[in-house]
Amino acid sequence: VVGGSEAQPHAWPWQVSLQYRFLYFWYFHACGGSLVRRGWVMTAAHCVDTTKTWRVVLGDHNIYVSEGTEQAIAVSNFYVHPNWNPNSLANGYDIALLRLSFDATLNSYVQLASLPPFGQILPNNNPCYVTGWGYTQSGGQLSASLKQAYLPLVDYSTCSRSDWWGSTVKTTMVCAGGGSDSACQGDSGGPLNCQVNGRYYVHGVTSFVSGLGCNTLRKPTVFTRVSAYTTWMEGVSTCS
Ligand SMILES: CC(C)c1ccc(NC(=O)[C@@H]2CCCN2C(=O)[C@H](CCCC[NH3+])NC(=O)C(F)(F)F)cc1
Repeated sequence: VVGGSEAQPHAWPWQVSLQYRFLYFWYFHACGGSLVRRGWVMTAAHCVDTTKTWRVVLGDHNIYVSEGTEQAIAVSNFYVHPNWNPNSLANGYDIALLRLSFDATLNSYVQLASLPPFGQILPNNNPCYVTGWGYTQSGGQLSASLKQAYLPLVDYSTCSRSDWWGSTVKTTMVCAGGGSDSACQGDSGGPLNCQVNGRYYVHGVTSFVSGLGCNTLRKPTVFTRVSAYTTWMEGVSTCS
């Protein structure tokens, strides 16, 4: 997250750190994710394009310090959207479900995300926050502590303007920000938390930013629109 501020610890208790194993017993934070069922995590398909040994860490705040609130759970299977094509980020479908090897324990540090109703489209400027441990500057490095940035929603008609994202953005995506704050590498797969009637819903899965820099003007962060995929997710988590 570029800009924004450190999140209050556990203010976003569905946020997960998706990590892969390297050198035996060391794990590295690669992406974010959201706990959607006690045994299921929603993330971006591009996060799991490469076959690795994955685990999710729930209830975390500082990813480099053991605070006693974490639950680390192995990923036992993953279900990438069938239409996802790693070579066509602009086509969308950048969404995947990770099956956990055992159910998370829900408590004040670990809670389920609320998902929007199928097909819901939020209005321009709807208040939203992106959260994650991603780079704090373009070309920078991961944040030790979870960060949040206020990114007002940008409607499709604005986001698809030629001087914004043009035809790169699809209606199955949602844009937010476009100013000095943005997601950045390492925030992929994490939630766009949007306020609707006083409650936060995970309305987006962090997908991409401009290759010219994370917080490029008129290139808002682009998210997979969760409300386009809730039916697919229902099908996977009941049939797998
Ligand atoms: C669709 C096409 C025009 C296009 C649009 C934007 C990009 N952006 C990028 O490639 C920038 C640079 C580093 C990673 N990145 C990204 O946007 C990556 C997704 C890359 C997926 C492919 N490996 N996502 C993120 O960094 C983010 F913001 F989600 F945390 C690349 C291609």
